[in-house]
Amino acid sequence: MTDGRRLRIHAPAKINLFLHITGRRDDGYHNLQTVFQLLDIGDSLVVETNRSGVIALDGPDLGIADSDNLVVRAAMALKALPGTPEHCGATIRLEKQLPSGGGLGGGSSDAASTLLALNALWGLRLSTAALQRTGAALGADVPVFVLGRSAWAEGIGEQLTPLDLPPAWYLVLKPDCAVHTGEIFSHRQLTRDTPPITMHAFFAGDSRNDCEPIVRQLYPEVDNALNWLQNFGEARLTGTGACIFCRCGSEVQARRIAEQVPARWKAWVAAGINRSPAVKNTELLL
Ligand SMILES: C[C@](O)(CO)[C@H](O)COP(=O)(O)OP(=O)(O)OC[C@H]1O[C@@H](n2ccc(N)nc2=O)[C@H](O)[C@@H]1O
Ligand SMILES: Nc1ncnc2c1ncn2[C@@H]1O[C@H](COP(=O)(O)OP(=O)(O)OP(=O)(O)O)[C@@H](O)[C@H]1O
Repeated sequence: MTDGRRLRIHAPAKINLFLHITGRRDDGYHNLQTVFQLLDIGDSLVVETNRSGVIALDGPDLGIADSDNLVVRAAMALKALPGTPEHCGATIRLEKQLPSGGGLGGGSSDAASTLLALNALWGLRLSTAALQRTGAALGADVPVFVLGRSAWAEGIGEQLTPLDLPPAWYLVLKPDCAVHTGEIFSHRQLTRDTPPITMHAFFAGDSRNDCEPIVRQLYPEVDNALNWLQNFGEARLTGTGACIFCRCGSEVQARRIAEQVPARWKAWVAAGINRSPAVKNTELLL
């Protein structure tokens, strides 16, 4: 390992184009079907290695201890693997654009980018599958960001089939609230028995987000935002929210909607991407 190697790496957002919950496992996690669409908006990390073995985080206050930040947890998870030399350390600057608890997978993407960057900078030579296994222990959405492809997903989100989705523009909107994923998945009235569908049925338009009725009920702000965005197209929740999105015919149309978004809500105009810039950022180092 070389001392003081530095890499800027992106951490893209995702939206769930649909989310069906098909069952509940014995460990409480839910089996689901979803399509992860990666977006060209996201966080950014600057990772600089050291040989003192220390992991340090430089980033905005997310209201959690540094040791709970998924960036630090990802680095520590790599350090805990048997092949990682003791002296491997890093300072990671986190530049957040994505909201926490937004359903855009920001924390999970930060974690995946950390795994990808440190695997390359520390010269660990771990396979994508090994990084995905380490990532899955940090969050159900981490493996897709390690893969770095838009994908069809099953299981708890870790059984991935890469997809090349057609070009698309989205208006993504964040209502003025944060949704707690665990609260939605543990709700008594959550639909947990949606019959599995085929990819063909999804592309034919036969899908929804099973979390949406519960989130609308518990978070009136999300309900209001969905009703507002519905005026412009098919508005849908991503993950367990709070963010919602609507597919637009063009970038111009998305920007027109963005201009009309009430000030209390944050909005992004985003293009769908099929490959993560994070993977490209590390490729030159491997
Ligand atoms: C809803 C999605 O955003 C869809 O992309 C993800 O499945 C959630 O992924 P995540 O935020 O990385 O979620 P995790 O941090 O792994 O899990 C948070 C909590 O959600 C519940 N959870 C999550 C994923 C899943 N397939 N089944 C669950 O029941 C569990 O109670 C878990 O304790
Ligand atoms: N680097 C990070 N960025 C954002 N949240 C983080 C980070 N590290 C830890 N967290 C914690 O993780 C939780 C959810 O983060 P995340 O941004 O992945 O949620 P999300 O956008 O709802 O994603 P998902 O779609 O995976 O549910 C929050 O409670 C937050 O405090």
